[in-house]
Amino acid sequence: MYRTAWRFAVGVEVSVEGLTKSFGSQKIWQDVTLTLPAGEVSALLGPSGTGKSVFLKSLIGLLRPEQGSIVIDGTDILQCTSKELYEIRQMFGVLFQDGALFGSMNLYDNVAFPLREHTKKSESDIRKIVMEKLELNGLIGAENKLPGEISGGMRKRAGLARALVLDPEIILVDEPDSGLDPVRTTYLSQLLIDINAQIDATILIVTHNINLARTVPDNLGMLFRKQLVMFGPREVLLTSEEPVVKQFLNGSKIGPIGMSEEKDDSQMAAELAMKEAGHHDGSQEVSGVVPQMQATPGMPVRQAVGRRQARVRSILHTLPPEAQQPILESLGDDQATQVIPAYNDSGAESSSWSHG
Ligand SMILES: Nc1ncnc2c1ncn2[C@@H]1O[C@H](COP(=O)(O)OP(=O)(O)OP(=O)(O)O)[C@@H](O)[C@H]1O
Repeated sequence: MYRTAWRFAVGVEVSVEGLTKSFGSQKIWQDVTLTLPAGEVSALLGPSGTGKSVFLKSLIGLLRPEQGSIVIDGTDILQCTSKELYEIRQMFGVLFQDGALFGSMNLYDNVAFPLREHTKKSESDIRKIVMEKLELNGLIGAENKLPGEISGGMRKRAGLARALVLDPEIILVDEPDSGLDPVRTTYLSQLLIDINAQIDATILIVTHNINLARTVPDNLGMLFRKQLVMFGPREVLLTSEEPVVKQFLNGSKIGPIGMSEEKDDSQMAAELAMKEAGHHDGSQEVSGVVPQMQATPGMPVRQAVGRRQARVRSILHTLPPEAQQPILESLGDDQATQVIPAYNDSGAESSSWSHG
C-alpha cells in the first residue's frame, strides 16, 4: 500500500474544527476545535460524562457529529465516501476500555484478526508480526489463553497488541487506566511512550487519571460543560490558572466542577470557606511543570518532545509572566530567570494552543 513508504516518518496530524455532537436533543459538546500534532501524544481530559469517548469514536467515524470537520491526511472524514473512510480507518489503532477482544478467540487469533481481515499476508508473515506485538506487550506464553482466562491488565495489553498490528499512524486509547492498578497503569503508559518513540505515531489518550495526564502526554485538552475549555502543550495547561483546568489537574473540590455537572456560586463559596477554615479535601496541590515520563533508555529519542518544546518556546511570550519562568526551567533554558514581558492579557492566541 502507498502509505507504507512513509509510515515511519512522522504520524499524521488530526485537525478538528467546529465539531458539534448531539444525541437527539441532548448536546454532548459544541464547536470543538483542536489539532492533534503529528507524532505527539495528546490527552483529552474532563469529568465523567463530558463526552470524551464520544469524541474518540467520532474521530474514527463510529459516531457522526452533525457539524464541523475532522481532517485526517487531507480528507474530511465527515464528507468523504465510505470507501475513503474505510482507508482512513486503516491508519488507526484503537484500544477500547476493556480491550474489546473477541471472547471466543485466543490471544494469538485476536491479535492476528486485523491482519487476516485487512491484508493478504501469509500465515507465516502474520505469525512474525503477531509474536513481535505480543512480545512488545509482555504477552509471550499467553498466546493460547482466552480473554476470559486472563487479568484485566493482560486484556488491555492484548488489546494494545491488536491495535498495533497494522502499524497505525494514529493510536486512540480510551481510558488506559480503567480496571488497572497504578503500577500496571504506569507500565501501560510507558508502553505508549515507547511506541511513540519507536514509530512516531500520533496518539490520543482519553482519561480522567490526573497523574497520567500530568506526566505522560505532550499536549492536554479539557472538556467541560459541553465545551473544549483549553487545548495545548502540557507546559501551558500545567501552569494554567484557568479554574477548571487547575481544579481538575489537582483533583480538588475547590473550583467549578461539582459532583453533578452544575455547581452554583453559593456552593463554591461554601467550599472555599471550608478550605480557608482548614478543611482538607485530600487533594494534593501540584504546581508547575512536573517532569514528563521519558522513553525507556535504549529507545530512539522521542522526536515529539523537541517539536513540542520548539512550539512552546515560540508562544512563550504570549503566556502569563508567572507561567513563563517555570516553563523555561522545565525546558532547561539558561534564561530561566528572564521573563519576557510581552504577555497580552486580553487573550493572546496562537495556532498551537487554544483557550475556549
Ligand atoms: N450512542 C449513544 N447514544 C446516546 N447517548 C450516548 C451515546 N454514547 C454516549 N452517549 C451519551 O453521551 C454522554 C457522554 O458520554 P461519554 O461516554 O463520551 O462520556 P465520557 O466523558 O467518556 O465519560 P466517562 O469519563 O465517565 O467515561 C453521556 O451522557 C452518554 O450517555
